[in-house]
Amino acid sequence: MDRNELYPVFLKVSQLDILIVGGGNVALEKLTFLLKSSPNAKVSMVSPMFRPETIALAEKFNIEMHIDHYNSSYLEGRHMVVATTDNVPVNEQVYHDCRERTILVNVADNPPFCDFYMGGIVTKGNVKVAISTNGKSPTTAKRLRQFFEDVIPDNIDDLVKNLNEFRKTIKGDFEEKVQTLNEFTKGLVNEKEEDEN
Ligand SMILES: C[C@@]1(CC(=O)O)c2cc3[nH]c(cc4nc(cc5[nH]c(cc(n2)[C@H]1CCC(=O)O)[C@@](C)(CC(=O)O)[C@@H]5CCC(=O)O)C(CC(=O)O)=C4CCC(=O)O)c(CCC(=O)O)c3CC(=O)O
Ligand SMILES: NC(=O)C1=CN([C@@H]2O[C@H](COP(=O)(O)OP(=O)(O)OC[C@H]3O[C@@H](n4cnc5c(N)ncnc54)[C@H](O)[C@@H]3O)[C@@H](O)[C@H]2O)C=CC1
Repeated sequence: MDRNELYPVFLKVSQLDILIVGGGNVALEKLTFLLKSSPNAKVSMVSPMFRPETIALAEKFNIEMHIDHYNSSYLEGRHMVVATTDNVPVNEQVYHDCRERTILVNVADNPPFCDFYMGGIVTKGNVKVAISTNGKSPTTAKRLRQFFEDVIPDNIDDLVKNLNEFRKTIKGDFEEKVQTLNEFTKGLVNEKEEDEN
């Protein structure tokens, strides 16, 4: 069986500078999910043409729109770039320019030209679950996202908040705290999984 070897991280995108190249349907899709998960994401876009739906969303979230063809000067100060144009050589140029500058890059419809993939995302209060199919089936990622949105209870955040409060009241060194928290929560998982804490 293949194995997904991607390493997920949870980025503070309000503190990072993200550029989206292109302003069409794919740009809109990527921007929609980015802002749905992270409404304060710091994003700029560059494109000679923006679709009306893209403009509407970008304006709502104060996203900077540069009406221009891409050139590498737009990469200055960026941490991450997503290329979504309908011009393959432009997308590939973005990829190479980013690699040269060690900026993380995603060419949305071209997995070999991605340092990272966007995932399916479920958010319930402080809890967030990210889903990847290793780039093999975005539709499956979407369906799994919908499934988990349904089955993860809305009050999962109460558990997180209560345990956070409880954690503050526990005395002792780090190891004792870990032990107390694990003891307190072991009923949440099956007996046979207990060894893994
Ligand atoms: C590799 C990756 C790179 C990246 O974009 O980061 C990628 C690539 C491609 N997407 C394509 C198409 C579609 N993408 C979606 C939807 C989503 N795609 C997302 C992520 C990713 N898409 C990354 C892998 C994630 C993973 O590891 O699983 C999601 C999860 C997150 C997001 O977009 O933010 C979001 C769901 C969000 C949600 O609903 O929760 C749908 C479904 C739909 O719209 O109904 C379709 C149409 C149906 C289909 O083709 O499956 C194509 C084919 C293009 C072509 O046909 O030419 C490629 C290129 C290829 O596969 O070669
Ligand atoms: N729409 C979709 O759901 C899917 C699209 N694709 C592919 O993804 C690509 C993009 O598709 P769409 O977003 O639908 O196209 P689109 O036509 O809606 O958007 C393309 C965008 O790229 C911009 N662009 C073109 N040259 C540029 C440059 N030099 N610098 C900056 N921006 C530039 C255009 O101004 C436009 O905003 C296409 O190659 C398409 O075949 C693949 C799968 C699904």
